[in-house]
Amino acid sequence: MQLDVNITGKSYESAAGKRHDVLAGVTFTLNAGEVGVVFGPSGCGKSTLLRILAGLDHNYQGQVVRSAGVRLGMVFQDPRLLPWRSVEENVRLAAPHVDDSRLSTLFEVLELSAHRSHFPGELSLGLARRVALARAFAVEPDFLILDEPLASLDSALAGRLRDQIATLVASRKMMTLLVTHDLDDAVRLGDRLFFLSARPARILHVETITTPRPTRSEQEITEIKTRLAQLDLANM
Ligand SMILES: Nc1ncnc2c1ncn2[C@@H]1O[C@H](COP(=O)(O)OP(=O)(O)OP(=O)(O)O)[C@@H](O)[C@H]1O
Repeated sequence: MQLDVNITGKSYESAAGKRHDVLAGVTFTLNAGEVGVVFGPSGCGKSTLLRILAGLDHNYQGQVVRSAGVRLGMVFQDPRLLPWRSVEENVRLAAPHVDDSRLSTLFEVLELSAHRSHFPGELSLGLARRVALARAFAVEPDFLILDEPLASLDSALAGRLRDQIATLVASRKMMTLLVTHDLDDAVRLGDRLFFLSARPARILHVETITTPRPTRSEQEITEIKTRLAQLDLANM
């Protein structure tokens, strides 16, 4: 299973007919078992890129090739749960074939067991994000897309959720692509980090981390972050 991305251009047209270039050159491959992280300034086109990779937007120049029959799991910044369905029903509707023990394990890892019968309106943003994650994992995806899953959570909550995501990602051999604004999250969760320029986005730098995620030491994480900060990518 592999994803081959070679996007040479993507633009939107305003109501007045003016062209707005968003992506300029984004080329990379991602293999099963790898976590790719997309890192770039606000508004540079990260969500646009994810929508193209998810197959939700076909209006771009270039090519995106992925193996046939790939099952996609997607978590958006806004959890997008059905408000009139319980937590458990939200997950089961997306994954009707999920078995009970898998569902219980997912709820346990994500600390949702006590919330199975709650409705989305009763949940905090952090809990709702975890339900969206449970829903994405319940479909047993081959390709998981996470659009800033830790945004707007306080740091203790974000840290816990990051660890839960790491546990779930390690439990299945799939391709994962994550967008984040946080270098620490990127270095802890990712295997390959794609640094994008300001809009129209092109890849400025790819950082490959060879040490397996669970065995990365705090020292190595600090060293990588220091080296990346010295590249001065914001001014490239
Ligand atoms: N449907 C659309 N029509 C027109 N312009 C759009 C559309 N969607 C996004 N844009 C514009 O494209 C640019 C990139 O948007 P996008 O949401 O992909 O960036 P982003 O990097 O994900 O932003 P952020 O970091 O703030 O989440 C922005 O200037 C945005 O206003």
